[in-house]
Amino acid sequence: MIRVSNLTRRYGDFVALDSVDLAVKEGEFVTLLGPSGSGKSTLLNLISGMTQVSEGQIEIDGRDATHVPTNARGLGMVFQNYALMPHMTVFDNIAFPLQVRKVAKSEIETRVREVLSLIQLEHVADRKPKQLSGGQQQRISLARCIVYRPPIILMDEPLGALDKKLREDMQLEIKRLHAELGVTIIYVTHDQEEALAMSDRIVLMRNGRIEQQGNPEDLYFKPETLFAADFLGSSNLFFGKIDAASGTLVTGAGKLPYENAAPGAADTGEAVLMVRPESLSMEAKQNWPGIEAEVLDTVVLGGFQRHYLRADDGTQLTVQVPTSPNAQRPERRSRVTVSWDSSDARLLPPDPAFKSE
Ligand SMILES: Nc1ncnc2c1ncn2[C@@H]1O[C@H](COP(=O)(O)OP(=O)(O)OP(=O)(O)O)[C@@H](O)[C@H]1O
Repeated sequence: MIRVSNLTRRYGDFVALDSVDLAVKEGEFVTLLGPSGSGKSTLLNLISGMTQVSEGQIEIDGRDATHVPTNARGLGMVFQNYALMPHMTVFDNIAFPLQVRKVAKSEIETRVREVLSLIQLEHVADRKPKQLSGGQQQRISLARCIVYRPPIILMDEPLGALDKKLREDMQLEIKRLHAELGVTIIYVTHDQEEALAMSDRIVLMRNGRIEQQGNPEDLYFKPETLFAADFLGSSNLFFGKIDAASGTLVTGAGKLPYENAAPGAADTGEAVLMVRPESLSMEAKQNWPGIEAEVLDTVVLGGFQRHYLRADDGTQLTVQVPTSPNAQRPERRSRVTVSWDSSDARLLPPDPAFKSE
């Protein structure tokens, strides 16, 4: 549905987007995820035509759209500021894009009622935007976009202004609309939980390039770089040297077995072993002795307890375990042994941006 090739955008000497290739299939929900300044909005704005390409090509629905004006690209767009027209009712706001397209009056009536029911806001049709909550306004701006049935919708941090609970409700709402309408969505966020919750595919960006892409499970469980492991979720990192003969990483915390390695990770002398907090346990495992550590602190996060530990070599560790109403907390400063199934750990190549302490 959309294919960008070698897409580059420069501002003077600064490269905001650097030779990016990306293909999005019809009906797919693709999220551009990454830290501030990584080029997410630049890529989205190039696809929309609001920013001009420095180099490369954009194809939409099989046609070269590189130099086609925004309004002729057949895209719907939803942004963080809802940009509803304050003096018009909700109904008229949603009807507006259809009036512009000269749709017949009776059909406008039907289609506006249809999308109002889809977003479950029929009862506010006659209100003005300022008589709505932030979440309702965001839904209306979504309705105003889907009412003319664009086959592709671009969304740039559309839920950024909403509080956590409302944002989670709206994530489900957008996911439901995506499934019901079969529309192709490209979505920008810097919120990893949002990306994991919503996407068919996550495109992780770093410094104007794609660091890694894949479905949420792949990105979370099979990161290929330290940057990806660090950006999605929390991780415990052990820095060391590979001992290929024994299949272990020699670290300050001991010789740690690895089974599962990112491409290229086991090729060089240095590597990093990554284990998610929920894969660590404070129960003894067979086969290897585990790591001795001291409990620094424990926090309760609803259904989970998080233990912050320090291994004897100084490595900081985080263990996350499910909790229950009568769960015991370990004593602060008590000594514990931490271990994990070696198949849950992942060997990653070193990266100068991430150093051991
Ligand atoms: N008009 C511009 N002139 C100069 N530099 C720009 C311009 N627009 C964007 N940039 C730079 O390009 C880089 C990428 O910006 P972009 O907005 O794509 O990042 P982003 O990943 O969307 O970040 P955020 O999450 O903060 O919106 C940034 O370093 C930004 O400062």
